[in-house]
Amino acid sequence: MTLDSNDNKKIKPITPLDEQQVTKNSHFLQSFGHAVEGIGQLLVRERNMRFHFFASVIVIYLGFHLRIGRQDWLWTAMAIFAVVMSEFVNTMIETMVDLIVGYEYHPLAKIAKDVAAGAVVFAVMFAMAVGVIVFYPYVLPIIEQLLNLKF
Ligand SMILES: Nc1ncnc2c1ncn2[C@@H]1O[C@H](COP(=O)(O)OP(=O)(O)OP(=O)(O)O)[C@@H](O)[C@H]1O
Repeated sequence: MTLDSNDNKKIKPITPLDEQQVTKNSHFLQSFGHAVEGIGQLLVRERNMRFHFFASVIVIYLGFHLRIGRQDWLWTAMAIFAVVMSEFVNTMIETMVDLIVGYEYHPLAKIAKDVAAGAVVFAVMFAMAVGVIVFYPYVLPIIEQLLNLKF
């Protein structure tokens, strides 16, 4: 079965059609280039990933602005990593399922996609919990100052 972007509109390859390589990469730079292309696919195809990207930029900016500690940076980095990795896995599963079943409904395709999406929700919940635990001690004094109240 050949993959034609006109046949399956869910899958939008960004590689030009005249560069349809199916052989092994011959050197490191070629492998790296395709890996970067994969990251590009994630950002181009997944609206949620773009949202996570901008949320991560804001969190990193806040981290620098509030001068959070070394341990806090580690937890923040782990939270961002968990969300981004879950989006990679989600996109891989979605793409493989679309490649195999296309627009056919299949209960196993639904389970695969829903479980993959569940992994993203799980990672986002972890990131939100980390965000509250890490930023709470830095943000609370600012809120207290703004409200001029002591809790
Ligand atoms: N071939 C299929 N068979 C059965 N159910 C499917 C199939 N394709 C998609 N679904 C159902 O439709 C939902 C949306 O599928 P779609 O491929 O559009 O994911 P998506 O909107 O890109 O998901 P996400 O928001 O996680 O990126 C899936 O979560 C699944 O429940």
